[in-house]
Amino acid sequence: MPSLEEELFPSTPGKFKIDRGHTMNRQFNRCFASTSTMFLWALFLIALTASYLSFQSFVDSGSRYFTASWGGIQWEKQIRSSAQIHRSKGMSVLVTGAAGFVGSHVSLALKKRGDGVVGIDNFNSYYDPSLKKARKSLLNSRGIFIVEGDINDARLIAKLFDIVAFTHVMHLAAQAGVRYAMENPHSYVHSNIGGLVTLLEACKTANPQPSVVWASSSSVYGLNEKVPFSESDRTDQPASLYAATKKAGEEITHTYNHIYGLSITGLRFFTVYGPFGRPDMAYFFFTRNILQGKPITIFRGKNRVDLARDFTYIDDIVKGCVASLDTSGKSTGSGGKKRGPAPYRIFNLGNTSPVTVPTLVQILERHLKVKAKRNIVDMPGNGDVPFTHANISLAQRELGYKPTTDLETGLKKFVKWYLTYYGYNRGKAVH
Ligand SMILES: O=C(O)[C@H]1O[C@H](OP(=O)(O)OP(=O)(O)OC[C@H]2O[C@@H](n3ccc(=O)[nH]c3=O)[C@H](O)[C@@H]2O)[C@H](O)[C@@H](O)[C@H]1O
Repeated sequence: MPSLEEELFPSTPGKFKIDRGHTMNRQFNRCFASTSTMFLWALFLIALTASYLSFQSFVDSGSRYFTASWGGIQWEKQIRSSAQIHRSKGMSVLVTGAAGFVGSHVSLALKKRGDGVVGIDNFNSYYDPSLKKARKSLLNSRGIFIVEGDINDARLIAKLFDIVAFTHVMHLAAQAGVRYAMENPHSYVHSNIGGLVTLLEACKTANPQPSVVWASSSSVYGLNEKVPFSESDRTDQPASLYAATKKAGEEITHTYNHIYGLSITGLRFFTVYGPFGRPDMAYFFFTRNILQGKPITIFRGKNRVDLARDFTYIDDIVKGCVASLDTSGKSTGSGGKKRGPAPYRIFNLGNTSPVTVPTLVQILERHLKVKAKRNIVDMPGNGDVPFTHANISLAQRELGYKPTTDLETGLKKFVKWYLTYYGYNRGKAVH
């Protein structure tokens, strides 16, 4: 006689038979057994539904986090219009970090000469977002649309590539700042590594693939002492986590070039400054403090040697970025495979004439006509390097890059902008 278990769960499907000639007891057992089975199934279904619903709400809240303000017909229309090319052989460029310092300037330059530009920026609060909003307004007034979103949002990036067949990506979104990396290390990994990979995944998948130009950093030279810094010098001794994530970016982009045929150009920027700059940088907050009569802290290196930077003016950097886009060469992949080798380039974009930090302060004092209150301290172990100095011969040769603005001239333009932007020219007192 088959066991109850065998009867309920026959080994051969379709062989389950209802036997009407069994006793009441047997019927009761069966009835009880089938009720409890149904109960178990009901429980299982309820649990399945509950977990599906909670997963859905997780997905929804995740996409809400990323997609607060994207989507819709109107939104897509704005993107298409912003991406429109108005010159022959022009390009359509996705600029990440478009509300940032370098991103906003590069976007304006591209738009001005007739290229299509779509920006993306997450408007985070690493520094005053109102400055980013002001840059955004400026770009909007020139017909450039900035998508509010994060480069870590793969769905959003994929959507942008669905809407526009970007020929180029100018990737400038990043967690910047050398010293802040000690306060918030994960933000560097999130943006400079996670965000970069998400973006490259989208670029690799896009058909046609865009050419990618992106911002590395002079900080990758780290503790390198050979001057001036050449692209072939050591970059395996980073002094900060910021530098380490930028160096990682160079390695990561190399793999995408190698495997998927993405055309990649990495630009090592040397301490970029100028109008609409970053308030977390020394020249910017020195200016603010000097005007407000507050002291500034000047770091000094070992053996009382002044720190020096190859400060590079924004307009020169913009020319280097645009020339990199123009000469980038095509990506060669499609469908996740490369068809042949694609360009992989790295360039220094510096000024080739380092200036010490005390000299920077003197120039600011002259332009502001206000004396700084100096507080000189030994350089703390915070990721800083003693000096930077770019060898730009490679960029000169390949990009025609030739910086033309010295620090004196560039800071004059910055101070003029600063005084206007923050209302000092409208009667705000200069101490
Ligand atoms: O080329 C880069 O790749 C990097 O450039 C920039 O880093 P840095 O060259 O370190 O610029 P910045 O902070 O302005 O300090 C300038 C000088 O002032 C000194 N400094 C700084 C602060 C202070 O309170 N006192 C001081 O003396 C300080 O010791 C230093 O000597 C970008 O911020 C960075 O995002 C990255 O792009």
